[in-house]
Amino acid sequence: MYVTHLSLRDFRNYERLDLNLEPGVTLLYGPNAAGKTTVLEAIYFLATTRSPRAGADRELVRFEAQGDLGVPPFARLVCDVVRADGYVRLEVVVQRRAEEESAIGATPTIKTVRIDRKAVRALDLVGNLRVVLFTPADIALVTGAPAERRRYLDVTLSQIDGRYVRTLAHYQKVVQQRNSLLRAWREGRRPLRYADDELAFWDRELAMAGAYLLRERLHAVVDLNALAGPLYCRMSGGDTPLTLAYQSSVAGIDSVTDSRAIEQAFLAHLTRLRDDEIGRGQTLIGPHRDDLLIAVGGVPIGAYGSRGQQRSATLSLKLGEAKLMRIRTGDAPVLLLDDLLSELDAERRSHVQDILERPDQQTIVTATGTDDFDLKFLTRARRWRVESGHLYPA
Ligand SMILES: Nc1ncnc2c1ncn2[C@@H]1O[C@H](COP(=O)(O)OP(=O)(O)OP(=O)(O)O)[C@@H](O)[C@H]1O
Repeated sequence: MYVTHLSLRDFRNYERLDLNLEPGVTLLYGPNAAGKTTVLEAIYFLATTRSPRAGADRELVRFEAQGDLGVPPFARLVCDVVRADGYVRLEVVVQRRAEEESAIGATPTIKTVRIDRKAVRALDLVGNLRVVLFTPADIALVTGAPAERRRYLDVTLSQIDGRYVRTLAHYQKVVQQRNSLLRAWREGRRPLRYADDELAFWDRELAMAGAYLLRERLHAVVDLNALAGPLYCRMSGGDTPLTLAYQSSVAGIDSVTDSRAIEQAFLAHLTRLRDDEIGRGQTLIGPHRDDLLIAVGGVPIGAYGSRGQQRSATLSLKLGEAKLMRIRTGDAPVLLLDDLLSELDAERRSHVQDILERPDQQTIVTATGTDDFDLKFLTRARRWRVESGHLYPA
């Protein structure tokens, strides 16, 4: 799939942008703070309704935005997408609330999502445009906390399969409800004698939704091993592949791939943990507590890898994710690669540019200049110079 047109109004430092895009490689280059990452952020936002970097959606509305005729300021993003199965137009509007409304505790922004001009829930947008984003901050995928690695699996699987997004949202609600019950028992606000009966319902919900998420994650990790491992070799020019191993907090499920068996193991472990969970007032096992071990030659790369190795590993995981999406859906996602070549040595830079050869893959790359790219890459790429919120063909 690929984006043919991106239109922005009052999004970050863009007052207006109307950009035609094509399949193949597009290079956006220009000085710091020009607005290169913002273009990638906009496309990612249209795919997932989330910004990869904003703490809150109100940061996305251009500071100087005026709004229309008494309507509070808003950012509007629209893109046209060509997919293997047809054409789709996606639109998201983020509007600041009037000050009186925010003052009474309403969220500071309202988000409206439309597919082909019809209003839909934010969850329904996910999967219409599939993207894989790589930014310098993504190194946290290998060096950061387990939550980063869970998010990697969740963002990938949510874009592939609508059922995964919905089950994940349900699972997160069940964990919250279950945790508030466990806290009430711990703090003596609820009689303990009914705990087993009351928890039975929540345990079943947790185990059923959790088992589905676990099965999907375990399958994805098997596939990602086969896809990202060799990419790491190609990128590093060596022959030691990258390996991934799913580490579940639920006992006895590592090699089980049948949902029913996972559910049983989950329920059995919850029963054994009953007193501990009440004592700590929280749900101690499940997909929300799991991790992914990322290693090269058996050595965890987060703790022992060099910065360059960690960056190559992150990029291999992202390119592996793109391959997984293409294999599972029959349609290649859009690759968004921010500041692609920084921190890689000359050899790795050249390998990366070779890997991005696929002509049917839409890839949008940002960089501060063109010097680090080889001539073959530059000749193939459509180039835009970015300056202070404007794009100029180069
Ligand atoms: N809500 C906003 N309104 C106006 N400008 C904003 C807003 N949010 C961020 N900016 C500005 O937008 C500019 C573009 O940032 P962006 O991250 O896209 O730059 P970049 O070209 O990727 O830079 P770098 O090379 O440093 O990564 C920055 O100057 C930033 O301060």
